[in-house]
Amino acid sequence: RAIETSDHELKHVYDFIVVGSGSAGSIVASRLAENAHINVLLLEAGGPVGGNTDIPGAYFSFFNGPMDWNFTHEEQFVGKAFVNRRIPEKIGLGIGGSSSHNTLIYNRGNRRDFDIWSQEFGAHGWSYDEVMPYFLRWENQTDPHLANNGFHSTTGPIQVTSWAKPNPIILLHQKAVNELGFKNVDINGGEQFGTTIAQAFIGTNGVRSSASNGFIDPNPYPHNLHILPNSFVTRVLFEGKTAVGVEFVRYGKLQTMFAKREVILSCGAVGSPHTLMVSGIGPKDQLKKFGIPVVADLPVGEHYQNHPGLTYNFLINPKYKYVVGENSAITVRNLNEFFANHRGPLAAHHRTITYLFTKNNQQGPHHPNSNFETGLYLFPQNLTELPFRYDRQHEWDAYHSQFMGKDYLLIHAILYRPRSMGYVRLVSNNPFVYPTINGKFLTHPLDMEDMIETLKYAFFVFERSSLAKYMTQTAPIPGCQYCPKGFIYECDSYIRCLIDQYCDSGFHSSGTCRMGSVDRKDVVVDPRLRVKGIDGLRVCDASIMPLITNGNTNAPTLMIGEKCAQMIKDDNHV
Ligand SMILES: Cc1cc2nc3c(=O)[nH]c(=O)nc-3n(C[C@H](O)[C@H](O)[C@H](O)COP(=O)(O)OP(=O)(O)OC[C@H]3O[C@@H](n4cnc5c(N)ncnc54)[C@H](O)[C@@H]3O)c2cc1C
Repeated sequence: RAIETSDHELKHVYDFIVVGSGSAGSIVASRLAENAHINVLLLEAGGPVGGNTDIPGAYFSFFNGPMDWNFTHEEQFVGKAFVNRRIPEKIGLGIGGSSSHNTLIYNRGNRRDFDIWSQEFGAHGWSYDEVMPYFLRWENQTDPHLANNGFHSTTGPIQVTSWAKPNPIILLHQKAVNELGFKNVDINGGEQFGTTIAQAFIGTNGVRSSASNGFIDPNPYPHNLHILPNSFVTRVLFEGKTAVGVEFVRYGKLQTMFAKREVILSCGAVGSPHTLMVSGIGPKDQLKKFGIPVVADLPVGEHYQNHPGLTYNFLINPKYKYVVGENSAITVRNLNEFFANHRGPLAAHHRTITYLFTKNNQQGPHHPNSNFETGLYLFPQNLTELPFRYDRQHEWDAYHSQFMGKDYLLIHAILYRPRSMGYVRLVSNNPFVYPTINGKFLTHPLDMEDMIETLKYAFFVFERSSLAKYMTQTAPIPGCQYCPKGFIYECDSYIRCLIDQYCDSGFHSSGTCRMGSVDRKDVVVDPRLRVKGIDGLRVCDASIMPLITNGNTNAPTLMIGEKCAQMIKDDNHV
C-alpha cells in the first residue's frame, strides 16, 4: 500500500503541517483534510505499517525492531535487574505511532482525571463532560452489550471489540474476583472499580484498529492530505515568535516546508519535547548549555509521567490443563485462522482488568489508583524471543527456562495514579541524538507503598481465591527469596525485592508539555494546545496531559487528537 505522496505532487507551502503520525497526529491531519480547501502535510519519521502490526496476538513482535524507538530510562531506583538498571521504554515508530504497536487495551481513564485537568490546572474545556464528545467521535463500539449503555458510540472509524470466547481459566479468574466482591463493570462507563474482560482496539475482521488504519492508511484525502513517511523533523522554523515551517530529513536529504497557518507537533511525549528543545523552546539553562538560541523559555520536558508496572507469571497446574483452552501462540494453525478467516486466538485480546484502590488513596473506589491485568499466554520455546535483557542474563535464563513451552497466567500489576515525576532532557543540540528520559519510577515513597499493596492483592487472588488450585507456584526470581513459610502475598521481603529488581514501565509516557492556564509557570501549552508566547505552533499528543490518566493512554490521546482538530478548525474558521 503506497500512502507516500509522490514528489511531483508535493507543494512547498501548506496550510498546516502536522509532525508525527501517531495516535493524535494521524487524527489531526485527517480531520483537518476533511475540508477540501485546506492543504495538510503529515510528516512521520517511520514508515507505513501492516503485516505483523495488524495481528493483535503478535503485538510484542515489534519490540527492539525497526519500528521501535528503543529508548531506555536513565539508571532507576527500581528495576535493578535490567542492564545498567535502565528500564526499557517502548514507543512506536511509523504511521499510527504507538497505536500501531501497543497492547490494544481500550481504557479511557476516570472522569475525575479530566475534571482535575480542568479544575486544578485551569485546562478549561477539558472536564469529563466536555471531552466525552471527542471520545465518542472516533469510537465504533461493536459489543452489543455495551453499545447502548450511554457511554459509547458506534459511528467512529476506530472499532473496539470485546473478547467473544474467553478461555475457561480467564472465566475462572473472573469468577474468583467476583467472589471477592468485584462486580463486572464497563471500565469505560460510569464506574471503574470492579473487574472486566478488556475491550480492545480490534475490528470485527480480527485486525488491530489503529490511528493508521482508522484515519490515514489508505489516505482518505490524497488530493489535499500529503503524507511523507520516513521524514524525520529536525527543527521547527520561526520568524521571530511565529512558527513558519519545519526542516526535515528524508532519505538522507535535508528539506524545508512552510506552513501558512500552523505547525502542529504530535511526536509523542518524548519526541515533542525533544523537537521543541532543539528548535529553541525549552528551559533556558538547558538550551544555553547546548548553544541553542532561545525562542521561548518554557518547562518543556518536565513533569514526565508513566505507569510503573510489574509482571509475574504463574504456571497452570498440569492437573487442570483443560482450563487453558486455545492459547494465542504464533502457530501455523493460528496464523491460518487469522489470515484465512480473521478469527481465532490471534484475533483476540486475552486480558482481564481489575481496578483497586489502596489505603493512601483518599478518593477510594470512585477514583481507583491501581489495577492488575491478567492474561493467558504460551511461553516461547526459545528464550531469545523474550523482549528484555538483564544484567545477570544467565540467572534470568535459568529462571525463565521453567516456563519454556508452557501455558502461564500472567499478573501485570500497575500503579495508575503515580505521584512520581521525571523528565526528558537534551544531551546534545544534534536532533539525531536521542534525549535522555528519566521516569523516576516509584521514587515517591507513597508510590512504593501503593505498589506493594497492589501486588499483595494480586498475589492474594492467585494464592487464596477459588483460582488458586489451578495455579502452580514457580521458583523465585533471581536475587530474591521466598519467605520460609506462608504465601507470597504475606511475604513483604519477596514483594519488595521483586519491585526492586523487576519493576518496569507501562509504556505510557506523558506529561512533558503540560497543558493548563497560561498564568501557571509549569505550563507549556494553553488549553487550546497553543505553545505559550508563540504563534502558529501547537502540541497535540500525550505530552499535553497535565496529569497522567488512571488507565492506558491510547484512548485519551485519540480524544486529544479529535479535540485538537476541532479547536484548530474553530480558531482558523475552516
Ligand atoms: C508497547 C506499548 C504498549 C502499549 N499498550 C497500550 C494499551 O494496551 N492501551 C493503551 O491505551 N495504550 C497503550 N500504550 C500507550 C499508547 O499507545 C500511547 O500512549 C499513545 O499511542 C501515544 O500517542 P501519541 O500520539 O502521544 O504518540 P505516538 O503514538 O507515539 O506517536 C508519535 C509519532 O511521532 C513520530 N515522531 C517522533 N519524533 C518525530 C520527528 N522528529 N519527526 C517525525 N516524526 C516523529 C513517531 O515515530 C510516532 O509515530 C502502549 C504503548 C506501547 C509503546
